[in-house]
Amino acid sequence: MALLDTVTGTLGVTHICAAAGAYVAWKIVYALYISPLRNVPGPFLFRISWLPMRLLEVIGDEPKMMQQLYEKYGSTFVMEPDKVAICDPTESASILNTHAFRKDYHYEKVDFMEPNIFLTTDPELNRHRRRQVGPALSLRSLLHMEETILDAGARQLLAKWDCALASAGPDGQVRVCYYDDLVMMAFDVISSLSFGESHRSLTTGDRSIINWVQQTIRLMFFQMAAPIIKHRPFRWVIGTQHAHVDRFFTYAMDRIKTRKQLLASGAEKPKDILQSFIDAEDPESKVRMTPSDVQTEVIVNAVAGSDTTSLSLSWTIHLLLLHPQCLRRVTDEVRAAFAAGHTITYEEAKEKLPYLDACLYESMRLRPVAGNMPRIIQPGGMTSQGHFIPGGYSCVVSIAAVNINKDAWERPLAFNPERFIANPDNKRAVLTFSSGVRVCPGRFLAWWEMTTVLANILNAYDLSLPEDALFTPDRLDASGQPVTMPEYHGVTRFPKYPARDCVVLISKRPAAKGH
Ligand code: HEM
Repeated sequence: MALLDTVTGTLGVTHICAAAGAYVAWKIVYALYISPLRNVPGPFLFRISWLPMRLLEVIGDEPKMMQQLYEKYGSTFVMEPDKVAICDPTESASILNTHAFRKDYHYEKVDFMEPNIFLTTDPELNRHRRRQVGPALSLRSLLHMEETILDAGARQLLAKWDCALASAGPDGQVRVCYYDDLVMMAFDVISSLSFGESHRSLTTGDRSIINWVQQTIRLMFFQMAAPIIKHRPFRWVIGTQHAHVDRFFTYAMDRIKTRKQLLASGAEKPKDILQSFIDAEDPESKVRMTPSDVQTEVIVNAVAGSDTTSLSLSWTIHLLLLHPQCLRRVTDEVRAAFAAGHTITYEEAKEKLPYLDACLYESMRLRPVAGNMPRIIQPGGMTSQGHFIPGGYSCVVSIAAVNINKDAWERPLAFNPERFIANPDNKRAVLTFSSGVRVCPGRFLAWWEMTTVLANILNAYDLSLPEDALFTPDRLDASGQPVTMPEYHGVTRFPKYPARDCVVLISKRPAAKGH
């Protein structure tokens, strides 16, 4: 306060206001007449300050706002004084297809992890790491892990819901919060594979490691958004997160040591991601990962591969409940193909359930759980929708906006899985897992898990909305589509009130309809 008094006393409030006014005036003049982005459409306030965008991020409204801005300003618009949003599918692909558009430097602000596949902005390290970890996450490799995926995933979930149904009343129905159960289940799958021991948080209710994962995500994004908190005197703000993260890293390293001891005792090599990462070798350089590389990458897996998968499934169930004709059709498809009590595997589902696949694609198109993908414009710049954007400026590819681009999709806001049956090529236009050189390497595992879980749920249970549900098929928005539950976009896009809006009534599949 004393310093402030001295400064205001010496300069006078008038001088300070005049300086602030001149600064704002300069920002406005620059944005409107000098900036290379002056002719790119976009909201006035976004041109002169990065604050409105940060505010939207804090409010958690980013994906919806990106869609609205796309609808108002078109496929390219200014979102910060030196940043544009790209929503055109072809331009997005040309950005994502090359390492020349590097990942934004914010990712490098994270200091508690070694450089890794996700955070690195260095194309060479990313290529090298993808060559090492890619094979472990391929479809061929997952085939050997199917039992683990089914045990921790679909089978565990069904066992829990069957147990709940054992205490059902005369109507044979119980209420479950599918969001909660899917969060724990997806965490159990990725952890069982990545840490090499059976995780059953869904059954035991033990959330300790989930908590570590969530604190790691939080710390990562705090450090990216506000790097100043890494330094004194702000470090206390993230003290608790650090304690959790330290325990998580110690746990991961312990799991690697335990695995080495197990193999030294002559045991057969387990078939999981942990072992594949320990054995992984870059085919070009023949370099293998060190124990601390493996420790970091299995942690990245848990961070990138749990909430993303469970949220995508939660959105799919929500959208199916709001479109009962689609729910009926997909349930009929599953039950026509499989007998009650059969555990549906991934290969079986891929062969016999095209409509279920289409429902997953459609929900991931409309509710992509990852948001903007930030990149730096390549040296030499690029032309977007006729506007030149200089090299070194920032851009984001907005997954939410590309997925509803009017040039690519007919009736883009409608939930219509049929579009993928009529034209399977449409699947390639869904950007939810990104595309190009940094496309999600975990997408096969995510598909494996989502497909088997959804197929087995629909085979075992009838699903319906409870009477007190706020969001129902007949509550429509201005475009004639059912209003979806409120959401919040933090790192991923999750339901704002899951305990209220992600509740479903389940009952056993009627015996008469079984085989
Ligand atoms: C439905 C589930 C998932 C969705 C929607 C999703 C989406 C994405 C997206 C959009 C990216 C690109 C981010 C960017 O470039 O800025 C990405 C990257 C990544 N994902 Fe996924 N993901 C999912 C599941 C998984 C799973 C299960 C794993 C792990 C097994 C995983 C591991 C990764 C990794 C390591 C990267 C970084 C790749 C790189 O930068 O080269 N993801 N994911």
